[in-house]
Amino acid sequence: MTTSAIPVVDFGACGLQRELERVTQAELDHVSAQLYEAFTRVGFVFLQNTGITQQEVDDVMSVSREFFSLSDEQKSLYSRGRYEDNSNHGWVSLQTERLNPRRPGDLKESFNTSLLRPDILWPAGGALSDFFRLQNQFFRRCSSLSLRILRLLALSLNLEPETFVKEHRLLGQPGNSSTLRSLFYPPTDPSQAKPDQLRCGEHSDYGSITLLFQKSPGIQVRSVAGHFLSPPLVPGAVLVNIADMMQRWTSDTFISAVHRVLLPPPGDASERQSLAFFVQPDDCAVIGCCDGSDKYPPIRADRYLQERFAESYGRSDADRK
Ligand SMILES: O=C(O)CCC(=O)C(=O)O
Ligand SMILES: [Fe+2]
Repeated sequence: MTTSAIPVVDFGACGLQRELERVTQAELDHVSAQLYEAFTRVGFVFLQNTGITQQEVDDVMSVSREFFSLSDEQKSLYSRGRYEDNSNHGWVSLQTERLNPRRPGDLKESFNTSLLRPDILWPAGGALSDFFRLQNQFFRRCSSLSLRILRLLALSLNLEPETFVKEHRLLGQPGNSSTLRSLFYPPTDPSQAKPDQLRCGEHSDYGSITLLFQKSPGIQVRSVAGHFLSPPLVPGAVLVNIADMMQRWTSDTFISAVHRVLLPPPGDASERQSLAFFVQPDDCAVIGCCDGSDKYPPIRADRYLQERFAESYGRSDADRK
């Protein structure tokens, strides 16, 4: 089944509601073949019946929304860059990140959960009392689903099933920089925006794979032919995409597609929320090409990630316009 060229795959046989040991080889083969098809043609797929429920998504979105409604002064207590063991953890204010460095800062703010340590400062109290618990729980659910997907990706390429999973051993622990990011796009009047400014500039993701949960449609995905597709909302589905390190790892077999979020049309005063789970290989993993070719030189995952962050958090001429 296809939704404006983004395939929709029933993941039920391999979903978290079933124990992996119970999944038959035929089921694994069937699902992995569909992932292969999607990731070699588009780079994105909608997965249905993953075991992650709408209630889980709604709970994380609503506690995140409470956080975003705090004043900037209150939110700045949690700013990104406060922790030496993970520079990506924390709040990112409006227009700070530029996912397309040639555009002004994105009209979005976000909270990155990259550290799961209970001993650091977390939003707490009142409507935020469950913030840490919900982020932590959802991070772990996304991790479990991601590991299943990574195993299926290896199978789909006829590789040893642990090929990708074994470079994500530290997922959710120090030494792995995977991040659960809550995104908030406030109501925006396009006539007040800077020239060329978007809610989220054109980019491809940096790590291995990304899971995206949206409450309303909005993301646009660039096809291999070069035009942007506007996938509708597929209720209950998780939108999964290949990111840049996975494209390198598979010698360009899997596509890391460029995507973006446009400004709302004039007169549309709605806000947008989404949750992105960015899966990264362990910091010390060295990513070569899994087919044994030398199409790309091996890179250490943490170094690659730092280079990409430097591009999207630096200043550009576009910001001074
Ligand atoms: O909010 C969205 O739908 C897209 C966000 C995104 O692509 C990103 O943060 O990398
Ligand atoms: Fe993205």
